[in-house]
Amino acid sequence: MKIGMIGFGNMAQAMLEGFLLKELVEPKDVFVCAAHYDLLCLRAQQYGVHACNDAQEVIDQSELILLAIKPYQVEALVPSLDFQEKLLVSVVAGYSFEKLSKLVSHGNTICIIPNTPIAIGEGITLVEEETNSTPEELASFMSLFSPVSLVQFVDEAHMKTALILASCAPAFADLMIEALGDAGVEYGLDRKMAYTLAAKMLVGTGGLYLEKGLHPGAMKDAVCSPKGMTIKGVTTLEKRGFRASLIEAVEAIEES
Ligand SMILES: NC(=O)C1=CN([C@@H]2O[C@H](COP(=O)(O)OP(=O)(O)OC[C@H]3O[C@@H](n4cnc5c(N)ncnc54)[C@H](OP(=O)(O)O)[C@@H]3O)[C@@H](O)[C@H]2O)C=CC1
Ligand SMILES: O=C(O)[C@@H]1CCC=N1
Repeated sequence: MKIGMIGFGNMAQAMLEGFLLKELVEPKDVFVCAAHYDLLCLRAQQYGVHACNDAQEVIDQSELILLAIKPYQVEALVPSLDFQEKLLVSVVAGYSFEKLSKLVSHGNTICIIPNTPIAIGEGITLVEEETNSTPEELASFMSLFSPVSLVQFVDEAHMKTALILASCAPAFADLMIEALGDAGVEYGLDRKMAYTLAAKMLVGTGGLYLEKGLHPGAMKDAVCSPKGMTIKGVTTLEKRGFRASLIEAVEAIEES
């Protein structure tokens, strides 16, 4: 399948890396564009994909088009494009199907929110339930995204909350890796080793939940021995409002 990417920044490159890793597309079948052509050519060369002059050229060359520009760029660009009855898959946060499809000429639309771990085939892709795509188009979409991510259909009313947990919270997890890493370095661990330990701990803890389905509180209790080491850290985090901070972070985005 020939795929196009309008916008070739962080999210587009993360998706492309996942597709290439799982051999879902070949570089020669990928067409990309961005605002700054010279920089785009350098990035495109790194992946072996085609750099196009503009978004319309991307559509001309592709069968399925991914829209990966910033939300504030949508209104100026999308209404000027002819999608030629091809499928548009938007990753733009804040643009529901109802809002985006009004701007799309001659093409069906699926609104999704992926997250950056899609680059290693471990992503989450939230898909808004409302779409005008045909069953064939939906099947093409699934063939691309299900090998690289957990595909979760969500109604429009819950898209924002789901995207905070799936797509914003990787940044929260990164803060945790960085902070644990700093603490490890403070006590003499090599920095790279400290980051690796923290990152693998997060992966394994998440995997344990997904595999066993235990309550997170029960998993925490299983680590805390009576009068042991871990409970000292847990009670310190409780006094500092660790859980409340995470809840407030979600609320801050939800209410923005
Ligand atoms: N980052 C993430 O984790 C996630 C992001 N998203 C969504 O993905 C979208 C992109 O975000 P992200 O990749 O982080 O942002 P970036 O800033 O990294 O990428 C935006 C891209 O859009 C390009 N661009 C700007 N104007 C145009 C134009 N007129 N025509 C073609 N390309 C253009 C930019 O070009 P140039 O580089 O030359 O400036 C850049 O390549 C956003 O809408 C965001 O909501 C969704 C889920 C997660
Ligand atoms: O921060 C953002 O706006 C984008 C959307 C989800 C993750 N990154």
